[in-house]
Amino acid sequence: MGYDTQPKASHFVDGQYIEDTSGAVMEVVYPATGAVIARLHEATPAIIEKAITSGRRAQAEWAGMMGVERGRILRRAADIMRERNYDLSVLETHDTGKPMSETLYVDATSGADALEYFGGLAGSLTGEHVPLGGDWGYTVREPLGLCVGLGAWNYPTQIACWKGAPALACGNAMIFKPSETTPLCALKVAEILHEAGLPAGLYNVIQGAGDVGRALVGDERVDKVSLTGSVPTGKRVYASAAEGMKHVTMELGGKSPLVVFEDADLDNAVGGAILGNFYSTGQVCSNGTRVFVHKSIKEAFLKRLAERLGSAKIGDPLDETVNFGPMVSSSQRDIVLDYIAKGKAEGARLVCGGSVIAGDGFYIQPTVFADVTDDMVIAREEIFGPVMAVLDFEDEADVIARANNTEYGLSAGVFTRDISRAHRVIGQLQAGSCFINSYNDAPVELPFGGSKLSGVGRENSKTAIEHYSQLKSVYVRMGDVEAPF
Ligand SMILES: NC(=O)c1ccc[n+]([C@@H]2O[C@H](COP(=O)([O-])OP(=O)(O)OC[C@H]3O[C@@H](n4cnc5c(N)ncnc54)[C@H](O)[C@@H]3O)[C@@H](O)[C@H]2O)c1
Ligand SMILES: NCCCC=O
Repeated sequence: MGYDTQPKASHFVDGQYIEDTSGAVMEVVYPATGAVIARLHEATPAIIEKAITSGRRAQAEWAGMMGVERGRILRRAADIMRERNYDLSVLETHDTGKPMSETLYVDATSGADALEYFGGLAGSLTGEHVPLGGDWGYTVREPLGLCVGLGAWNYPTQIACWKGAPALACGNAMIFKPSETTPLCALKVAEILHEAGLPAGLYNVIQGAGDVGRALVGDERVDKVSLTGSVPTGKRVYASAAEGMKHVTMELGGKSPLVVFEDADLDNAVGGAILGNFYSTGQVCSNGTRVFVHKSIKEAFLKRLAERLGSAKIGDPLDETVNFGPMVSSSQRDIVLDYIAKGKAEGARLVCGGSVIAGDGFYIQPTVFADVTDDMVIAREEIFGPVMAVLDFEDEADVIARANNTEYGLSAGVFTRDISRAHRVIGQLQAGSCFINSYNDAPVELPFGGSKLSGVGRENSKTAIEHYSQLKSVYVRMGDVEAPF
Protein backbone atom coordinates (compact mmCIF):
# COMPACT_ATOMS: atom_id res chain seq x y z
CA MET A 1 0.00 0.00 0.00
CA GLY A 2 2.99 2.28 0.61
CA TYR A 3 1.35 4.39 3.33
CA ASP A 4 2.03 3.73 7.00
CA THR A 5 -1.30 3.69 8.81
CA GLN A 6 -0.09 2.03 12.02
CA PRO A 7 0.15 4.76 14.69
CA LYS A 8 3.07 4.87 17.15
CA ALA A 9 0.71 3.68 19.88
CA SER A 10 -3.03 3.40 20.50
CA HIS A 11 -3.59 6.40 22.75
CA PHE A 12 -2.34 9.98 22.98
CA VAL A 13 -2.44 11.04 26.62
CA ASP A 14 -0.67 13.80 28.53
CA GLY A 15 1.16 14.99 25.45
CA GLN A 16 2.49 11.65 24.24
CA TYR A 17 1.63 8.36 22.61
CA ILE A 18 1.10 5.61 25.17
CA GLU A 19 0.26 1.93 24.95
CA ASP A 20 -1.17 -0.70 27.25
CA THR A 21 -1.11 -4.02 25.43
CA SER A 22 -3.38 -5.60 28.03
CA GLY A 23 -6.31 -3.81 26.35
CA ALA A 24 -8.34 -5.84 23.83
CA VAL A 25 -6.98 -5.73 20.28
CA MET A 26 -8.81 -3.50 17.78
CA GLU A 27 -8.17 -4.19 14.11
CA VAL A 28 -8.57 -1.28 11.73
CA VAL A 29 -9.89 -2.39 8.36
CA TYR A 30 -9.47 -0.45 5.10
CA PRO A 31 -12.99 -0.43 3.65
CA ALA A 32 -11.80 -0.43 0.03
CA THR A 33 -10.00 -3.78 0.33
CA GLY A 34 -10.98 -5.36 3.64
CA ALA A 35 -7.28 -5.48 4.61
CA VAL A 36 -6.20 -4.88 8.21
CA ILE A 37 -4.18 -1.64 8.14
CA ALA A 38 -3.49 -1.14 11.87
CA ARG A 39 -3.77 -2.93 15.18
CA LEU A 40 -4.56 -0.95 18.32
CA HIS A 41 -5.56 -1.75 21.89
CA GLU A 42 -8.67 -0.61 23.71
CA ALA A 43 -8.08 1.68 26.68
CA THR A 44 -7.70 -0.15 29.97
CA PRO A 45 -8.87 1.35 33.29
CA ALA A 46 -5.26 2.55 33.81
CA ILE A 47 -5.29 4.45 30.50
CA ILE A 48 -8.71 5.96 31.29
CA GLU A 49 -7.46 7.06 34.70
CA LYS A 50 -4.38 8.70 33.21
CA ALA A 51 -6.51 10.53 30.64
CA ILE A 52 -8.83 11.86 33.35
CA THR A 53 -6.17 12.88 35.86
CA SER A 54 -3.93 14.55 33.28
CA GLY A 55 -6.92 16.33 31.75
CA ARG A 56 -8.06 17.74 35.07
CA ARG A 57 -4.58 18.79 36.08
CA ALA A 58 -3.89 20.58 32.81
CA GLN A 59 -7.30 22.25 32.64
CA ALA A 60 -6.86 24.38 35.74
CA GLU A 61 -3.79 26.12 34.29
CA TRP A 62 -5.25 26.37 30.76
CA ALA A 63 -8.35 28.15 32.09
CA GLY A 64 -6.08 30.71 33.75
CA MET A 65 -4.37 31.67 30.48
CA MET A 66 -5.49 34.65 28.42
CA GLY A 67 -8.01 33.77 25.74
CA VAL A 68 -5.78 35.18 22.99
CA GLU A 69 -2.99 32.83 24.09
CA ARG A 70 -5.29 29.85 23.87
CA GLY A 71 -6.57 31.07 20.52
CA ARG A 72 -3.07 31.48 19.10
CA ILE A 73 -2.34 27.80 19.74
CA LEU A 74 -5.57 26.73 18.07
CA ARG A 75 -4.90 28.92 15.05
CA ARG A 76 -1.37 27.53 14.78
CA ALA A 77 -2.85 24.03 14.83
CA ALA A 78 -5.22 25.06 12.02
CA ASP A 79 -2.23 26.17 9.92
CA ILE A 80 -0.39 22.89 10.51
CA MET A 81 -3.51 20.96 9.64
CA ARG A 82 -3.82 22.82 6.34
CA GLU A 83 -0.11 22.28 5.55
CA ARG A 84 -0.61 18.53 6.09
CA ASN A 85 -3.94 18.33 4.33
CA TYR A 86 -2.77 15.76 1.78
CA ASP A 87 -1.43 13.24 4.32
CA LEU A 88 -4.40 13.77 6.62
CA SER A 89 -6.74 13.17 3.69
CA VAL A 90 -4.97 9.92 2.77
CA LEU A 91 -5.34 8.79 6.39
CA GLU A 92 -9.02 9.78 6.51
CA THR A 93 -9.58 7.78 3.31
CA HIS A 94 -7.94 4.73 4.89
CA ASP A 95 -9.90 5.16 8.12
CA THR A 96 -13.31 5.59 6.45
CA GLY A 97 -13.07 4.52 2.80
CA LYS A 98 -14.32 7.95 1.67
CA PRO A 99 -12.78 8.96 -1.67
CA MET A 100 -9.87 11.38 -1.82
CA SER A 101 -12.05 13.60 -4.03
CA GLU A 102 -13.97 14.30 -0.79
CA THR A 103 -11.37 14.02 1.95
CA LEU A 104 -8.95 16.41 0.20
CA TYR A 105 -11.56 19.19 0.39
CA VAL A 106 -13.75 18.48 3.41
CA ASP A 107 -12.34 16.63 6.39
CA ALA A 108 -9.08 18.16 7.61
CA THR A 109 -10.23 21.37 5.92
CA SER A 110 -13.34 21.66 8.05
CA GLY A 111 -11.32 20.60 11.10
CA ALA A 112 -8.88 23.43 10.42
CA ASP A 113 -11.81 25.83 9.92
CA ALA A 114 -13.10 24.94 13.40
CA LEU A 115 -9.67 25.40 15.01
CA GLU A 116 -9.23 28.74 13.25
CA TYR A 117 -12.75 29.98 14.00
CA PHE A 118 -12.79 29.08 17.70
CA GLY A 119 -9.16 30.18 18.04
CA GLY A 120 -10.34 33.58 16.79
CA LEU A 121 -13.20 33.69 19.30
CA ALA A 122 -11.12 32.64 22.30
CA GLY A 123 -10.01 36.17 23.14
CA SER A 124 -13.51 37.60 23.19
CA LEU A 125 -15.32 35.26 25.57
CA THR A 126 -16.42 37.94 27.97
CA GLY A 127 -19.34 38.46 30.33
CA GLU A 128 -21.61 41.47 30.77
CA HIS A 129 -21.89 44.45 33.06
CA VAL A 130 -25.45 44.72 34.45
CA PRO A 131 -26.55 48.03 36.05
CA LEU A 132 -28.85 47.40 39.06
CA GLY A 133 -29.86 50.86 40.28
CA GLY A 134 -27.15 51.95 42.71
CA ASP A 135 -25.70 48.46 42.69
CA TRP A 136 -24.44 46.48 39.77
CA GLY A 137 -23.67 42.99 38.67
CA TYR A 138 -21.47 41.26 36.21
CA THR A 139 -21.21 37.90 34.55
CA VAL A 140 -18.10 35.84 33.88
CA ARG A 141 -17.96 33.17 31.18
CA GLU A 142 -16.17 30.20 32.71
CA PRO A 143 -15.15 26.83 31.29
CA LEU A 144 -17.02 23.69 32.31
CA GLY A 145 -13.87 21.69 33.19
CA LEU A 146 -13.20 18.27 31.71
CA CYS A 147 -15.20 17.45 28.56
CA VAL A 148 -15.57 14.07 26.90
CA GLY A 149 -16.09 13.80 23.13
CA LEU A 150 -17.46 10.57 21.64
CA GLY A 151 -17.17 10.25 17.87
CA ALA A 152 -19.07 8.49 15.07
CA TRP A 153 -17.19 6.85 12.19
CA ASN A 154 -18.25 8.95 9.23
CA TYR A 155 -16.21 12.13 9.84
CA PRO A 156 -13.44 11.21 12.30
CA THR A 157 -11.20 14.28 11.79
CA GLN A 158 -14.07 16.74 11.55
CA ILE A 159 -15.83 15.41 14.66
CA ALA A 160 -12.58 15.44 16.68
CA CYS A 161 -12.10 19.12 15.78
CA TRP A 162 -15.73 20.27 15.98
CA LYS A 163 -15.73 19.10 19.60
CA GLY A 164 -12.13 19.87 20.56
CA ALA A 165 -11.87 23.40 19.14
CA PRO A 166 -14.74 25.06 21.08
CA ALA A 167 -13.92 23.05 24.21
CA LEU A 168 -10.30 24.22 24.23
CA ALA A 169 -11.16 27.80 23.21
CA CYS A 170 -13.37 28.08 26.29
CA GLY A 171 -10.61 26.83 28.62
CA ASN A 172 -11.68 23.20 29.01
CA ALA A 173 -9.72 19.99 28.61
CA MET A 174 -11.04 17.25 26.34
CA ILE A 175 -10.78 13.49 26.27
CA PHE A 176 -11.83 12.34 22.82
CA LYS A 177 -12.81 8.74 22.14
CA PRO A 178 -13.13 8.12 18.42
CA SER A 179 -15.41 5.47 17.01
CA GLU A 180 -13.85 2.03 17.34
CA THR A 181 -14.39 1.68 13.56
CA THR A 182 -12.25 4.73 12.66
CA PRO A 183 -9.69 5.28 15.43
CA LEU A 184 -6.76 6.69 13.44
CA CYS A 185 -7.47 10.32 12.51
CA ALA A 186 -8.11 11.76 15.98
CA LEU A 187 -4.59 10.73 17.03
CA LYS A 188 -3.23 13.04 14.31
CA VAL A 189 -5.44 15.88 15.59
CA ALA A 190 -3.93 15.41 19.08
CA GLU A 191 -0.40 15.33 17.65
CA ILE A 192 -0.96 18.55 15.71
CA LEU A 193 -2.52 20.39 18.65
CA HIS A 194 0.46 19.56 20.84
CA GLU A 195 2.92 20.45 18.10
CA ALA A 196 1.17 23.82 17.93
CA GLY A 197 1.93 24.36 21.61
CA LEU A 198 -1.05 22.90 23.45
CA PRO A 199 0.09 21.98 26.97
CA ALA A 200 0.15 18.25 27.72
CA GLY A 201 -3.06 16.70 29.00
CA LEU A 202 -5.54 19.09 27.40
CA TYR A 203 -6.52 16.95 24.42
CA ASN A 204 -6.25 13.25 25.16
CA VAL A 205 -7.34 10.59 22.68
CA ILE A 206 -8.15 7.14 23.98
CA GLN A 207 -9.47 4.17 22.05
CA GLY A 208 -12.26 1.71 22.63
CA ALA A 209 -15.89 0.90 22.02
CA GLY A 210 -19.03 1.54 24.08
CA ASP A 211 -17.49 0.25 27.34
CA VAL A 212 -14.73 2.85 27.29
CA GLY A 213 -17.26 5.56 26.39
CA ARG A 214 -19.52 4.41 29.23
CA ALA A 215 -16.66 4.57 31.75
CA LEU A 216 -15.84 8.13 30.71
CA VAL A 217 -19.45 9.34 30.77
CA GLY A 218 -20.05 7.77 34.18
CA ASP A 219 -16.96 9.27 35.83
CA GLU A 220 -17.85 11.99 38.31
CA ARG A 221 -14.75 14.02 37.35
CA VAL A 222 -16.18 14.58 33.86
CA ASP A 223 -18.23 17.77 33.48
CA LYS A 224 -19.58 17.55 29.93
CA VAL A 225 -20.24 14.93 27.28
CA SER A 226 -20.57 15.63 23.57
CA LEU A 227 -21.68 12.66 21.49
CA THR A 228 -21.96 12.27 17.75
CA GLY A 229 -23.75 9.02 17.15
CA SER A 230 -27.03 7.22 16.78
CA VAL A 231 -30.26 7.97 18.65
CA PRO A 232 -30.19 4.75 20.73
CA THR A 233 -26.63 5.52 21.91
CA GLY A 234 -27.67 9.12 22.51
CA LYS A 235 -30.48 8.04 24.83
CA ARG A 236 -28.10 5.87 26.86
CA VAL A 237 -25.37 8.51 27.07
CA TYR A 238 -27.84 11.30 27.91
CA ALA A 239 -29.36 9.19 30.71
CA SER A 240 -25.95 8.37 32.17
CA ALA A 241 -24.83 12.00 31.98
CA ALA A 242 -28.04 13.06 33.74
CA GLU A 243 -27.03 10.97 36.77
CA GLY A 244 -24.18 13.40 37.32
CA MET A 245 -26.16 16.42 35.99
CA LYS A 246 -23.46 16.84 33.32
CA HIS A 247 -23.80 19.20 30.38
CA VAL A 248 -24.45 17.44 27.07
CA THR A 249 -24.36 18.03 23.35
CA MET A 250 -26.07 15.31 21.32
CA GLU A 251 -25.50 15.18 17.55
CA LEU A 252 -27.61 12.23 16.53
CA GLY A 253 -29.27 10.62 13.55
CA GLY A 254 -31.96 11.73 11.13
CA LYS A 255 -34.38 10.89 8.34
CA SER A 256 -34.51 14.30 6.80
CA PRO A 257 -36.92 15.57 4.13
CA LEU A 258 -35.88 17.28 0.92
CA VAL A 259 -38.85 18.87 -0.86
CA VAL A 260 -38.63 19.57 -4.60
CA PHE A 261 -41.40 21.81 -5.92
CA GLU A 262 -42.58 21.84 -9.52
CA ASP A 263 -40.87 25.20 -10.22
CA ALA A 264 -37.45 24.06 -9.01
CA ASP A 265 -34.41 24.20 -11.28
CA LEU A 266 -34.38 20.51 -12.11
CA ASP A 267 -30.63 20.02 -12.38
CA ASN A 268 -29.97 21.91 -9.16
CA ALA A 269 -32.61 19.85 -7.36
CA VAL A 270 -31.12 16.61 -8.69
CA GLY A 271 -27.67 17.87 -7.63
CA GLY A 272 -28.97 18.63 -4.14
CA ALA A 273 -30.54 15.19 -3.89
CA ILE A 274 -27.26 13.58 -5.00
CA LEU A 275 -25.28 15.56 -2.40
CA GLY A 276 -27.90 14.75 0.21
CA ASN A 277 -27.91 11.01 -0.42
CA PHE A 278 -24.71 9.77 -2.00
CA TYR A 279 -21.91 11.97 -0.68
CA SER A 280 -19.70 9.87 1.64
CA THR A 281 -21.55 6.86 0.23
CA GLY A 282 -24.67 8.07 1.99
CA GLN A 283 -23.09 7.99 5.45
CA VAL A 284 -23.99 11.55 6.47
CA CYS A 285 -26.27 12.25 9.41
CA SER A 286 -28.02 15.23 7.82
CA ASN A 287 -28.82 13.47 4.54
CA GLY A 288 -32.16 14.29 2.92
CA THR A 289 -33.15 10.68 2.40
CA ARG A 290 -36.88 11.32 2.01
CA VAL A 291 -37.00 13.20 -1.28
CA PHE A 292 -40.53 14.54 -1.82
CA VAL A 293 -40.86 15.40 -5.52
CA HIS A 294 -43.92 17.18 -6.97
CA LYS A 295 -45.88 14.64 -9.00
CA SER A 296 -45.79 16.82 -12.13
CA ILE A 297 -41.99 16.62 -12.40
CA LYS A 298 -41.37 13.24 -10.79
CA GLU A 299 -40.55 11.27 -13.94
CA ALA A 300 -38.31 14.05 -15.32
CA PHE A 301 -36.53 14.20 -11.94
CA LEU A 302 -35.99 10.42 -11.85
CA LYS A 303 -34.76 10.34 -15.44
CA ARG A 304 -32.19 13.07 -14.84
CA LEU A 305 -31.17 11.49 -11.52
CA ALA A 306 -30.58 8.09 -13.13
CA GLU A 307 -28.54 9.73 -15.92
CA ARG A 308 -26.32 11.55 -13.45
CA LEU A 309 -25.90 8.52 -11.19
CA GLY A 310 -24.79 6.61 -14.27
CA SER A 311 -21.76 8.87 -14.48
CA ALA A 312 -20.68 8.29 -10.85
CA LYS A 313 -17.13 6.96 -10.78
CA ILE A 314 -17.07 4.10 -8.31
CA GLY A 315 -13.75 2.55 -7.38
CA ASP A 316 -10.46 2.95 -5.54
CA PRO A 317 -10.97 5.87 -3.14
CA LEU A 318 -7.27 6.78 -3.42
CA ASP A 319 -7.80 7.54 -7.12
CA GLU A 320 -8.67 11.23 -7.04
CA THR A 321 -11.06 10.91 -9.99
CA VAL A 322 -13.25 8.44 -8.07
CA ASN A 323 -16.28 10.07 -6.43
CA PHE A 324 -18.10 7.15 -4.83
CA GLY A 325 -16.28 4.80 -2.46
CA PRO A 326 -17.09 1.79 -0.30
CA MET A 327 -19.17 1.74 2.85
CA VAL A 328 -17.25 1.96 6.10
CA SER A 329 -17.60 -1.70 7.08
CA SER A 330 -19.02 -5.00 6.05
CA SER A 331 -21.56 -4.86 8.89
CA GLN A 332 -22.81 -1.40 7.86
CA ARG A 333 -23.18 -2.66 4.29
CA ASP A 334 -25.24 -5.61 5.57
CA ILE A 335 -27.55 -3.21 7.42
CA VAL A 336 -28.07 -1.23 4.22
CA LEU A 337 -28.66 -4.36 2.11
CA ASP A 338 -31.30 -5.41 4.61
CA TYR A 339 -33.10 -2.08 4.12
CA ILE A 340 -32.89 -2.46 0.33
CA ALA A 341 -34.52 -5.88 0.64
CA LYS A 342 -37.27 -4.35 2.80
CA GLY A 343 -37.85 -1.60 0.20
CA LYS A 344 -38.28 -4.20 -2.52
CA ALA A 345 -40.53 -6.37 -0.35
CA GLU A 346 -42.75 -3.41 0.54
CA GLY A 347 -43.33 -2.65 -3.14
CA ALA A 348 -41.17 0.43 -3.73
CA ARG A 349 -40.00 0.78 -7.35
CA LEU A 350 -36.25 0.22 -7.71
CA VAL A 351 -35.07 2.89 -10.15
CA CYS A 352 -31.38 2.05 -10.01
CA GLY A 353 -28.76 0.26 -7.92
CA GLY A 354 -29.77 -2.12 -5.15
CA SER A 355 -26.84 -4.55 -5.28
CA VAL A 356 -23.44 -5.24 -3.88
CA ILE A 357 -20.53 -4.52 -6.23
CA ALA A 358 -18.52 -7.72 -6.54
CA GLY A 359 -14.86 -7.75 -5.51
CA ASP A 360 -12.84 -6.69 -2.51
CA GLY A 361 -14.08 -4.00 -0.18
CA PHE A 362 -17.50 -3.03 1.06
CA TYR A 363 -18.97 -1.55 -2.11
CA ILE A 364 -22.65 -1.15 -2.86
CA GLN A 365 -24.41 0.60 -5.74
CA PRO A 366 -26.01 4.00 -5.28
CA THR A 367 -29.66 3.06 -4.95
CA VAL A 368 -32.88 4.96 -5.69
CA PHE A 369 -36.40 3.83 -4.85
CA ALA A 370 -39.43 5.66 -6.28
CA ASP A 371 -43.15 5.41 -5.42
CA VAL A 372 -42.16 5.20 -1.77
CA THR A 373 -44.99 5.79 0.68
CA ASP A 374 -44.74 7.32 4.15
CA ASP A 375 -45.45 4.07 5.96
CA MET A 376 -42.63 2.06 4.36
CA VAL A 377 -39.67 1.16 6.58
CA ILE A 378 -37.26 2.80 4.12
CA ALA A 379 -39.16 6.07 4.57
CA ARG A 380 -39.20 5.92 8.35
CA GLU A 381 -35.85 4.57 9.58
CA GLU A 382 -32.37 5.99 9.22
CA ILE A 383 -30.49 3.74 6.78
CA PHE A 384 -27.11 5.52 6.85
CA GLY A 385 -26.09 4.34 3.42
CA PRO A 386 -26.57 5.26 -0.25
CA VAL A 387 -30.32 4.69 -0.50
CA MET A 388 -32.65 7.47 -1.65
CA ALA A 389 -36.42 7.22 -1.20
CA VAL A 390 -38.45 9.35 -3.64
CA LEU A 391 -42.00 10.14 -2.52
CA ASP A 392 -44.70 11.99 -4.50
CA PHE A 393 -46.67 15.02 -3.37
CA GLU A 394 -49.06 17.56 -4.87
CA ASP A 395 -49.96 20.00 -2.12
CA GLU A 396 -47.70 22.28 -0.09
CA ALA A 397 -49.50 21.97 3.26
CA ASP A 398 -49.72 18.21 2.86
CA VAL A 399 -46.00 17.78 2.11
CA ILE A 400 -45.04 19.91 5.12
CA ALA A 401 -47.18 17.75 7.41
CA ARG A 402 -45.71 14.56 5.93
CA ALA A 403 -42.15 15.89 6.08
CA ASN A 404 -42.64 16.65 9.78
CA ASN A 405 -44.22 13.29 10.53
CA THR A 406 -41.03 11.77 11.95
CA GLU A 407 -39.41 11.52 15.34
CA TYR A 408 -36.22 13.01 13.87
CA GLY A 409 -35.46 16.68 13.25
CA LEU A 410 -31.89 17.04 12.07
CA SER A 411 -32.16 18.66 8.64
CA ALA A 412 -34.56 19.69 5.90
CA GLY A 413 -34.26 21.20 2.44
CA VAL A 414 -36.42 22.83 -0.18
CA PHE A 415 -35.87 23.46 -3.89
CA THR A 416 -38.10 26.11 -5.49
CA ARG A 417 -37.66 29.32 -7.49
CA ASP A 418 -40.44 30.96 -5.42
CA ILE A 419 -38.61 32.86 -2.70
CA SER A 420 -41.72 33.37 -0.56
CA ARG A 421 -42.57 29.68 -0.70
CA ALA A 422 -38.97 28.74 0.15
CA HIS A 423 -39.03 30.71 3.40
CA ARG A 424 -42.65 29.81 4.23
CA VAL A 425 -41.93 26.09 3.89
CA ILE A 426 -38.58 26.15 5.70
CA GLY A 427 -40.23 28.14 8.47
CA GLN A 428 -42.63 25.24 9.09
CA LEU A 429 -40.22 22.31 8.78
CA GLN A 430 -39.17 20.90 12.15
CA ALA A 431 -35.40 20.64 11.79
CA GLY A 432 -32.26 22.26 13.16
CA SER A 433 -30.13 22.57 10.01
CA CYS A 434 -32.01 23.65 6.88
CA PHE A 435 -31.17 24.39 3.26
CA ILE A 436 -32.82 26.45 0.52
CA ASN A 437 -31.81 25.45 -3.03
CA SER A 438 -28.83 23.57 -1.62
CA TYR A 439 -28.09 20.58 0.58
CA ASN A 440 -25.59 19.52 3.26
CA ASP A 441 -23.51 22.69 3.53
CA ALA A 442 -22.00 22.89 7.01
CA PRO A 443 -19.77 25.97 7.37
CA VAL A 444 -18.29 26.53 10.82
CA GLU A 445 -20.00 29.94 11.01
CA LEU A 446 -23.51 28.39 11.12
CA PRO A 447 -24.89 26.37 14.04
CA PHE A 448 -25.23 22.65 13.26
CA GLY A 449 -27.51 20.25 15.09
CA GLY A 450 -30.94 18.75 15.38
CA SER A 451 -34.30 19.07 17.07
CA LYS A 452 -36.64 16.31 18.32
CA LEU A 453 -34.78 12.98 18.68
CA SER A 454 -31.93 14.23 16.48
CA GLY A 455 -30.18 16.09 19.20
CA VAL A 456 -29.59 18.54 21.98
CA GLY A 457 -27.44 21.65 21.63
CA ARG A 458 -25.56 22.87 18.59
CA GLU A 459 -22.03 22.55 17.25
CA ASN A 460 -20.13 25.27 15.38
CA SER A 461 -20.76 29.05 15.34
CA LYS A 462 -20.76 31.35 18.35
CA THR A 463 -23.58 29.25 19.77
CA ALA A 464 -21.20 26.37 20.51
CA ILE A 465 -19.46 28.60 23.07
CA GLU A 466 -22.61 28.43 25.19
CA HIS A 467 -22.37 24.64 25.19
CA TYR A 468 -18.75 24.58 26.40
CA SER A 469 -18.93 27.31 29.05
CA GLN A 470 -21.18 28.55 31.82
CA LEU A 471 -21.96 31.94 33.29
CA LYS A 472 -21.11 33.01 36.80
CA SER A 473 -23.21 35.97 38.02
CA VAL A 474 -21.82 38.35 40.60
CA TYR A 475 -23.99 40.87 42.48
CA VAL A 476 -22.04 43.89 43.76
CA ARG A 477 -23.66 45.98 46.53
CA MET A 478 -22.31 49.51 46.69
CA GLY A 479 -23.99 50.56 49.96
CA ASP A 480 -24.75 49.06 53.36
CA VAL A 481 -26.47 45.72 53.82
CA GLU A 482 -29.99 46.07 55.25
CA ALA A 483 -30.86 42.93 57.21
CA PRO A 484 -34.19 42.34 59.05
CA PHE A 485 -32.49 41.79 62.40
N1 LIG B 1 -25.84 14.70 14.07
C1 LIG B 1 -24.58 14.55 13.73
O1 LIG B 1 -23.81 15.49 13.72
C2 LIG B 1 -24.06 13.19 13.33
C3 LIG B 1 -22.86 13.12 12.63
C4 LIG B 1 -22.38 11.87 12.27
C5 LIG B 1 -23.09 10.71 12.60
N2 LIG B 1 -24.24 10.82 13.26
C6 LIG B 1 -25.02 9.61 13.58
O2 LIG B 1 -24.15 8.59 14.05
C7 LIG B 1 -24.66 7.32 13.71
C8 LIG B 1 -23.57 6.50 13.07
O3 LIG B 1 -22.42 6.49 13.86
P1 LIG B 1 -22.05 5.29 14.84
O4 LIG B 1 -22.59 4.01 14.29
O5 LIG B 1 -20.59 5.39 15.15
O6 LIG B 1 -22.88 5.66 16.13
P2 LIG B 1 -22.94 4.90 17.54
O7 LIG B 1 -24.07 5.52 18.26
O8 LIG B 1 -22.93 3.44 17.37
O9 LIG B 1 -21.55 5.26 18.27
C9 LIG B 1 -21.15 6.59 18.49
C10 LIG B 1 -20.05 6.63 19.54
O10 LIG B 1 -20.59 6.31 20.82
C11 LIG B 1 -19.82 5.28 21.44
N3 LIG B 1 -20.72 4.54 22.32
C12 LIG B 1 -21.55 3.53 22.00
N4 LIG B 1 -22.27 3.15 23.09
C13 LIG B 1 -21.88 3.95 24.11
C14 LIG B 1 -22.27 4.07 25.48
N5 LIG B 1 -23.20 3.30 26.02
N6 LIG B 1 -21.67 5.02 26.23
C15 LIG B 1 -20.74 5.84 25.70
N7 LIG B 1 -20.32 5.76 24.41
C16 LIG B 1 -20.90 4.84 23.62
C17 LIG B 1 -19.26 4.49 20.28
O11 LIG B 1 -18.14 3.75 20.68
C18 LIG B 1 -18.92 5.62 19.30
O12 LIG B 1 -17.70 6.24 19.63
C19 LIG B 1 -25.81 7.59 12.79
O13 LIG B 1 -27.02 7.46 13.48
C20 LIG B 1 -25.62 9.02 12.36
O14 LIG B 1 -26.78 9.68 11.98
C21 LIG B 1 -24.73 12.02 13.65
N1 LIG C 1 -20.50 17.62 7.06
C1 LIG C 1 -21.42 17.47 8.15
C2 LIG C 1 -21.55 16.05 8.46
C3 LIG C 1 -22.18 15.87 9.77
C4 LIG C 1 -22.87 14.57 9.88
O1 LIG C 1 -22.57 13.50 9.44
